[in-house]
Formats: sequence, C-alpha cells, structure tokens
Amino acid sequence: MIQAWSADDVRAAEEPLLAAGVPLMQRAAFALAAVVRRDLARRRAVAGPDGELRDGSVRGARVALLVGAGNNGGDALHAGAFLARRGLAVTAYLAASRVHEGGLAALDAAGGRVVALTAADGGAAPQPGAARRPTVGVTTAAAAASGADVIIDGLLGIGAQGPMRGMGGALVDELSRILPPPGGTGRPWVVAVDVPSGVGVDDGTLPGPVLPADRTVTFGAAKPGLLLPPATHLTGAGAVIDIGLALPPAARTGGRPAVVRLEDADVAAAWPVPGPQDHKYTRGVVGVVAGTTTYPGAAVLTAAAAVRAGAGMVRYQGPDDVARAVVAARPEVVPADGRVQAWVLGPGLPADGVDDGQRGRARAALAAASGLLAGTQDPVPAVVDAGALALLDRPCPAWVVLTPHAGELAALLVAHGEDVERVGVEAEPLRWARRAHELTGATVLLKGGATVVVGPGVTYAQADAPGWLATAGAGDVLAGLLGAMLAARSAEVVAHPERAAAVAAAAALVHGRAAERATPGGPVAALAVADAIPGVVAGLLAAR
Ligand SMILES: NC(=O)C1=CN([C@@H]2O[C@H](COP(=O)(O)OP(=O)(O)OC[C@H]3O[C@@H](n4cnc5c(N)ncnc54)[C@H](OP(=O)(O)O)[C@@H]3O)[C@@H](O)[C@H]2O)[C@H](O)CC1
Ligand SMILES: [K+]
Repeated sequence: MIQAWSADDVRAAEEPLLAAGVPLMQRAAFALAAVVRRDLARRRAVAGPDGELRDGSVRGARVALLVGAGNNGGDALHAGAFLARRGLAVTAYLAASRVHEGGLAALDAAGGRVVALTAADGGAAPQPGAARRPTVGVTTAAAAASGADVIIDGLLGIGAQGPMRGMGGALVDELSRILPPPGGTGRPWVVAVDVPSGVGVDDGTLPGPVLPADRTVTFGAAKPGLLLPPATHLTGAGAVIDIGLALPPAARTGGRPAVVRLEDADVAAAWPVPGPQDHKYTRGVVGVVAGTTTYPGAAVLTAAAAVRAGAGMVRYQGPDDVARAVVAARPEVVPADGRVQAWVLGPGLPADGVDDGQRGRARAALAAASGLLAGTQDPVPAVVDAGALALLDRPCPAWVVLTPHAGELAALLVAHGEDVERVGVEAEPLRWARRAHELTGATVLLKGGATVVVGPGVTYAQADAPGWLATAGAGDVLAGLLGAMLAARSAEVVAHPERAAAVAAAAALVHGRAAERATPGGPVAALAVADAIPGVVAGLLAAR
C-alpha cells in the first residue's frame, strides 16, 4: 500500500534530521537528478545491432529548471547542478526575487545557466546579494523552456498556500498554453519536484494553475494530494524517495497516514479464500434489491457481479419479470427471500417515481442491515447505491457503504442541508466525501476518475480505473462486487466498521483491474467487467 502523510507530518519528521545537520536537500536533489537522467536515457533509447533497445546518452540534453522561492526550488537547483556536472545543458528560470542561495551557488559552480524572470520582457529582477542575472520575460522563458528535453518543476512544494501566484503562476499559465498535451509529440518530459507545483498538497484540489507532470519525484513519503483527485490525474508516474524520514514523526507518535492507496498485494492478502469447511453461508450470501421493470439491466449487472465475485449465493428481490431476466442471465441467482450476509440496495432504482415497490424493499433491508429492526437477524453490511441513497433519513453505521457518483453525492449533501452542486464535489472530492461521512455515519465511496473512500478515521484513494470504465452499468457492477466482498467478511465488518472502507477500496481496485482485463486499452461493456472479475481475483492470488 501507498501511505500519504500530511505536509505537517512530513515537516515534523524532517525537523530533527535538519536540526542534526542531515543534508536532506542534497539527498533529495541527488535522487531527483538520478530519476531525471534515467527517464531521459529511456526516452532516448536506441536499438542496438541485435534490435534490443538500449538507454541513450543524456549528454547535452537540455534541462529547464523552474525555480520558486523556497526549498522546493532549492531541490531543483541542486538537482540541476548534479545534472550539469554530468554534461547536461541546464538553465534555471528564477520565478522569484529570492531563491535558495545554496542551490543557486551549486548550479553556478557546476556551470549551469541562470536567468531571472521579469513580469514582462525587459526590466531587472536582481537576486539581492548576487551579481545581476540576465533577465527574461515570462513569455520568452516559457518559449525557451518548451524547447527543453526536460522541465523540472521546482516552483512550489509543500509550502504552497493557495493558488500559485506571481511569476510562477504566469509561467505555468503560459507553458500550459503553448505545450502539447501530456504524452503529446514535442512536449518536454515534465518532472515535478515533490509535488506538481500549485496542487492542494493535503487535499488534492487544483486551486490555480498547475503544470501536468509526466513524473512526480516526492521525498520522504507520498503526500495526500498525489493520491487524491483531481490532482492525482496530473502527477504522471510516481517515485517516492527515501530520505530517511521516520513516519509517523516522533512528535506525533500514533499518527496515521492521511490517505492510503491499496495495491494489488494488499487486496490479494485480504481476499477470503474458501477452504474445505466453507459453505454458501460462510462464503457470504448477498441480497440484491435492484432494477425495475423499466430498468431490469441494473439488476442483471449487480447480481452478475456478485456471483462473479464469489458470493456464496445471491438472492434477488424485485418484480417477477426482472427476477426472470436475472435468473436467465445468471441461473445461480435465487429469486427468493432468506438470510443474507450483505445487502446491495438501489442500482437501477429511481430516486422517486414508479419503482415497482423496490424502494420499500430497499428501505426494509436497510433498516435490517443497520440493526434498526428489533428482534430481526443480526445487522449486516449494506451497499447503498443510486435510488436507495434517497432513503437515508437517519444516521447509519459505518458498515453501510454509500456508493454515489459526484452528482448523487451533491444531492445527498443537499438533502442533509449542505449547499453544493456536482461541480463543487468534483472540485473538492475529499472535502465532500468526508462531509457526507460526518453527516450520515456511513462509509462513503465517491466514484469518479479516481475513487475516494472515507470511513471512521480512514481515507483511501484509488486510481485503478481506466477511463473506459465510465460507461453505463459500471456502477451496478461495482455495487454487486462490493456486496459480495462485504458478505464474505460480514461479521468482521460489523464488529469493526472502520474496515468497511478497506473492503470498498479493494472493490474499487478489482473493479478497475477487471475493466482493464476485459478489454485492455479499449472500450468495455459493464457485463464484461463483471465477467472479468474471477480472472482478476485469480491473478491477484497467484501473484501473492
Ligand atoms: N526542509 C528541507 O530541507 C527539505 C525540504 N524539501 C523540499 O522543500 C519543499 C518545502 O520547502 P518550503 O520552502 O517549505 O516551501 P516551498 O518551496 O513549497 O515554497 C514556499 C515558498 O513559496 C512561496 N509560496 C507559497 N505559496 C505560494 C503560492 N500560492 N504562489 C506563489 N508562491 C507561493 C512562499 O513565499 P511567501 O511569500 O508566501 O512566503 C515561500 O517562499 C518540499 O516540497 C521539498 O521539495 C526536500 O524535499 C527535503 C529537504
Ligand atoms: K514542485
């Protein structure tokens, strides 16, 4: 798993080492320079006589350093010095009137070139205490940097406050205007120092201009903004450099990472593999209340995903014609009431209007799941999706997992007295997923290009889904998959509700892997995603 620690925790962990004189910046810069050289060499790979690709030479490669006022800029300058000593042509563009003195001296000593940005072409922006630097306007600097082989973005790191302002902001605006899109021909390789400058370091927001990176080299630990949407979509490939930080910091023993991202090995390790003593009730029975006569497909997709995810049994509740369609698609499904270990409520249900009695069935199941019906079966986990989200009229236990997309979450929040629209949720997914958890008590899985899961004291951010997964029915499949995963660990999740979030994050990972497996790199149908689940699970378990 990837653990992301807040900027404050990282600073607290740095302090004792800095106080002891540990050269953290040189460590960071040396590693940064090594990553840049390796990436460049790979981008310059040439085929040998045997046809094998071999890393190319990086001598003479043009490097543009974008340098801000703080230590982030210091990292970039020191890295530039290491690169200049290896024969690369390094130019630093100073976007602040004062930059890191040690880094500047190191680059000067290494023969790097330094120009100071001015708000407009001409005019002086001297570095106090140093010889006048040649100056260049933002537009000229951006044009020059756009011709480099690599741009190292050292404008802002974990010291950023708010949208990037000043010449740094103007430079990023101009670069964003003139550079080809990430991955486009002729675009320099953009390497972000610690974080892409200007992202919300602790919340993943994009308060102002940000230059999308092809690689982010972060130091000590990942930061929440690298894992959280929307910023996580601008980080490119990652690299976490160990510079010797101890986390949680000594000053905050017992601290926890702010955000966690599960990886394949974590999901495989937690997957309940049945043994000879197992039967359908130990494997977990899933009750599905989904679909209507008007929208029968959601019921098929949800039930199929639950079957494919290894449920001990799937019970379906709904109109007879829908039940027939479900059983025709998946004969394993039992269209009869009975004991379940997890419910999946709501896929394909409208929030209001004609629902063939489905909202009533879902409401009863939710009450049972939440333990609100005295004298009935023990409470069990529940997935509450789509039209069932409108049924939340009282606090839920955290073993109830909501699976809204941004629009559904906005509607839920408004129903609970908040003033937010879909676009606001998409701009600040962490904030609003946390708010929904506070308001409802339920675990919240906010679907989107990346998935944010908030439970009691835990936040997960998963980015495993290819864009192709944004297709009708994908949410129904996720709901059924998650229901089966919760049913398999029903008693455990009710006893430890904070674990529901980990199960939900794992479901998001499997869901994304299943889409990729169903159609690698191409369009995918939701039912094919459901059918790909067994292969994904087998692959994860085989790699253990
Ligand atoms: N501590 C170490 O030795 C190491 C740190 N690492 C690197 O350092 C950065 C964190 O450095 P820090 O100096 O704390 O902060 P930044 O470099 O991110 O920038 C702070 C300066 O930027 C100005 N600022 C702040 N917000 C904005 C903004 N929105 N727009 C423009 N400029 C902004 C701010 O100026 P003020 O006028 O606001 O004071 C600061 O001057 C960390 O990210 C690492 O890269 C090493 O990794 C390890 C060693
Ligand atoms: K940066």
